Amino acid sequence: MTTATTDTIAAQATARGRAALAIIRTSGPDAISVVDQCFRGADLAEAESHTAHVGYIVDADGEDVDQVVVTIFRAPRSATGENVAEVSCHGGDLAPKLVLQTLLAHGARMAEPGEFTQRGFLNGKLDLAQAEAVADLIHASSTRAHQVSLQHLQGRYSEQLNELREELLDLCGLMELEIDFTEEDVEFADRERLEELLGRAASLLDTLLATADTGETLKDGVRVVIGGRPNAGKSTLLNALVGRDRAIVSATPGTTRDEIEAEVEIDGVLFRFVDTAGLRDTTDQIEAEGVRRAERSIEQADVLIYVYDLQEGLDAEEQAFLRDVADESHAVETIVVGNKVDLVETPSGDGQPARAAEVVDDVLYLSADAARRDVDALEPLRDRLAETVADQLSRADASLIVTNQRHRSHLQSAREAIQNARNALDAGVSGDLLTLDLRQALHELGSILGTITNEDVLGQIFSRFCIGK
Ligand SMILES: Nc1nc2c(c(=O)[nH]1)N(C=O)[C@@H](CNc1ccc(C(=O)N[C@@H](CCC(=O)O)C(=O)O)cc1)CN2
Repeated sequence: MTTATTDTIAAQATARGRAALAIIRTSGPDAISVVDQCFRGADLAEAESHTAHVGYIVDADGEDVDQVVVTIFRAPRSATGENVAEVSCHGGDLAPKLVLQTLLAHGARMAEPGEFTQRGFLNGKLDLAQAEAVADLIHASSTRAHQVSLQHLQGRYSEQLNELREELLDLCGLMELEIDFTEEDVEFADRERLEELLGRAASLLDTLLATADTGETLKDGVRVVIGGRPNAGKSTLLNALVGRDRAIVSATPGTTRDEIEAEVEIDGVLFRFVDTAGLRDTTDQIEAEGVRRAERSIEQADVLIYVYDLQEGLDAEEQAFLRDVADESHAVETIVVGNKVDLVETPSGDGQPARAAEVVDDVLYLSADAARRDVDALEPLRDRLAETVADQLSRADASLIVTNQRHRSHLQSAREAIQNARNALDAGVSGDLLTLDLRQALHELGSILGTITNEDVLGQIFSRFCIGK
C-alpha cells in the first residue's frame, strides 16, 4: 500500500516534564531539510542514513535554542518508512517546547496522535496488528503483558494469520477458476485438500480463540476481590499486599464504605485488588449501598479472597455463603484467609488455630497486621494468587495470545465462516457458494492485519496512541 504523504510532521516523542533528555521527532519528505534549516553543525542534507550529529538548534532570529544531537534516517529505512530526523535535546519544560516551535516555524506541522505509527503502517513497515501492539506496549502495566505486546510487534502472530490467509486465498483462487469452467465440469480444487485445509484453519482459529481469556487476563489484570465480615482485616490485608496505606483502616467496623482498587504485580502478572465494604446486613444507608456493591464485585471477580477473623471463626451465614460461591456455575476461585493468627491460641502447639473453619478445608492462616512489617509473611498468599493463573499462562505461547477484543471478534467471525464452508462442503454445495464463505473468512483475517481497512477503524486505533508515537 502506498499513500503519498506530502507534509512533514513533528512532535515530542518523550514524556513532558523534568527529564535529562527529550526527543522531538519529524517525519515526512522534508523532515531532514526542515531540521537542517535550523541546525548549526554538519550539513544534514548530505548526512547518511542512521547517523548522529551534534550541533545547535537556532531560531529564526539566529539565537541558539539548545545544544542537541540530530539522528538522520533516510526513507524508506526508518520506523515510518519516510525521511526521519530526530532531535535529541535537553529535557524539562522549555527546551523541548522551543525546539518543537522552531521546527514548526520551519514548515513542519504538529503530528496527530499515533500519526508516526500510522505512517509506518501505511508505508508497510508494520501491519495493523503490529501497530496495535505498539499501543499495547506503551499501555502495558505488567511484565507479561509487555512481553506479549513485544512478541506481537515482532510479528509471529501476524505471520500465523498471514499464512492462514494465503492458504485460503490460494484455495479461493482455485475455486473461482472452477466456477469459470463449470460448463466443462472440471473440479480444479481437490475436495479432499479443501476439507483438510478447512479443518486446519478451524483448528488454528480455535487455538487462537482459546487464548483470548488469558489475553484479557494479561492485559486487564486479574480482578481480585477481598471480601469478608466488617473488621475481619480486609483493608489491613490490602495495605499489606500493596505495601502502603491505600485503604483507611480503623478498629470501627464498617470503615470502608466504597471499593478501593490497588494494583500489584505478582510473577509478572497484574493483580487488581478490590477491597470491599464488609458483608453484613446493615441499616446504615451508605453502608448498605457499599455492601450491595461488594456483592456485585464478587460476581465480577476472577478471584475472591475471603477474610475472616480467627477469633470469631466462620459463622453459619458465612459458611453458607462460601458453599454458595463454590457451587455457582461461574465458580470464582476462592482463597479463604484466617486472619489475626497472632491473636488466637494454638493449644495443639502445631501452629494451627483452634477455631479453623469447617466448610473450607484449605484455610491460609496469617496475620495481615504483622505482614505489613514482614513482607515474607504474605508469600503463601502471593503464591496462591500466582497459582490461579499459572496454569493458563504456562499453556499459552506468548507470541500467539490474542489480547485484543477487536481481533477476538474478527477471529470468531472467521471461525464461523470456516464452519459454514465445512458444512456447505459436507452438503455438496457448489464451489461458488463455498467461495463466499472463504471470502468472508479472508475478510475477517484481513481486517485484523489491516490489509482491509476502514477509515473509522483506523481512526479509532491510532487515536488511542499518544502524540509523538
Ligand atoms: N530514537 C528512537 N528510538 C526508538 C524508535 C524511534 O523511532 N526512534 N522507535 C519507534 O518506533 C522504536 C524502534 N523502532 C524502529 C524501527 C525501525 C527503525 C529503522 O530505522 N528501520 C530501518 C532500518 C533498519 C536497519 O538498518 O537495520 C528499516 O526498517 O528499513 C528504527 C527504529 C523504539 N525506539
